[in-house]
Amino acid sequence: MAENLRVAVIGAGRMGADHIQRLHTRIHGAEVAAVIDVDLDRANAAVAGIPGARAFATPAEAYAAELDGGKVNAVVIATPGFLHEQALLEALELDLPILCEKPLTPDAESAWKIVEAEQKLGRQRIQVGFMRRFDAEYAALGGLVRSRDLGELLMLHCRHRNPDTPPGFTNEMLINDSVVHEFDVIRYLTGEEITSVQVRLGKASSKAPEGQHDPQHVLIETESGVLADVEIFVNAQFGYEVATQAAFEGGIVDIGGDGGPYVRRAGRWGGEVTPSFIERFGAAYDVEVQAWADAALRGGIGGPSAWDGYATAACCEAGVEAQRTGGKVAVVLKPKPALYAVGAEASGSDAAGVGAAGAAR
Ligand SMILES: NC(=O)c1ccc[n+]([C@@H]2O[C@H](COP(=O)([O-])OP(=O)(O)OC[C@H]3O[C@@H](n4cnc5c(N)ncnc54)[C@H](O)[C@@H]3O)[C@@H](O)[C@H]2O)c1
Ligand SMILES: O[C@H]1[C@H](O)[C@@H](O)[C@H](O)[C@@H](O)[C@H]1O
Repeated sequence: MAENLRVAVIGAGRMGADHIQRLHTRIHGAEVAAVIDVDLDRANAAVAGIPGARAFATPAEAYAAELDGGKVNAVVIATPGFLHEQALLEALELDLPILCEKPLTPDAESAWKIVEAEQKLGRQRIQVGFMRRFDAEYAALGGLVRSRDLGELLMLHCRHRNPDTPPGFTNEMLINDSVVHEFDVIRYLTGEEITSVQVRLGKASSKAPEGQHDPQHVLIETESGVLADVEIFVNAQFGYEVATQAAFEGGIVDIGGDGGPYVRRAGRWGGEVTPSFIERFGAAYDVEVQAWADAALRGGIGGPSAWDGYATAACCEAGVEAQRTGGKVAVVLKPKPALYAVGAEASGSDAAGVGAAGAAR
């Protein structure tokens, strides 16, 4: 691999623009060479101020172009999830290292096509953007689970609250776009696959846009019987919150609660609510993207793999069916291909996770 990654970022929206700035200002060993967006004005705005970076309307044009320092040699995919399949297949065809924002794809069948294409290549090229594995608090909780200092992990209570949803956010996306993070982090924390998903629709908020039933209560079970419940509430108005309480045989651990300065002022006390994922997970995205760049320069991946993307896509598919039926839906995975038996060189900030080298229990 070359000295530096010359990265093409596909999609310059909320997440893509954030990754472009991160790659440009904070990530070592990588530079933004191209930005691709169907909205060419948006791509042009994203490359402004980045010397040598060029804007394109399609990945094919960017891959063909002779840029400063040579052709594009790595890709970050930050388009909406339903568009990932095609972008992944094109980048795999060119054998490029890929950081693909979550979800890998929204359903098991399309995710399996990606796993098959990567197998044909014979090496892992895809890292999926499950950034919570790189969050210091989730990593610490993962360490506690594996150390067994508090005995066995028994239950997880997860809160996932967003202030509101962008236009086009469907009812299925509460599962595919949001709870997909819990599917991944539960696999990461327990080192186990998820075996079933159930979704209960209770009283709905009047603040939810037409077509969305919000909030929803998701019940998840793992191989050894760890139970997790998730409140997914994506129009919660007040701000952004991702928090988990873990119940162990010998203690209770909370992560993701309110932090920051506690201020008393003008007869009131309190702190600030995190406004969005950018502030809550900014540090985790930095660690995630640096891990990807470092590993890509060595010819590998530095985090969750295409297998993790497939396994979570299967959970999403079960979750969407469970939204419809209200019943408990089993998650059935195809056998794990040998390519993923060793796993990524690190599957999170402390190299733990399902299929991580030597770290899963
Ligand atoms: N890890 C996280 O916490 C996190 C946070 C936000 C978003 N995401 C993920 O990032 C991805 C993008 O989400 P977003 O919120 O930035 O979306 P967005 O709608 O803000 O941006 C998407 C961009 O893709 C562009 N686009 C659409 N079709 C395209 C095409 N065919 N080719 C090139 N560009 C195209 C759009 O013009 C837009 O600029 C999604 O997969 C989402 O789930 C992850
Ligand atoms: O795309 C976003 C992002 O993944 C956030 O981390 C999550 O909290 C939101 O629910 C989701 O819509």
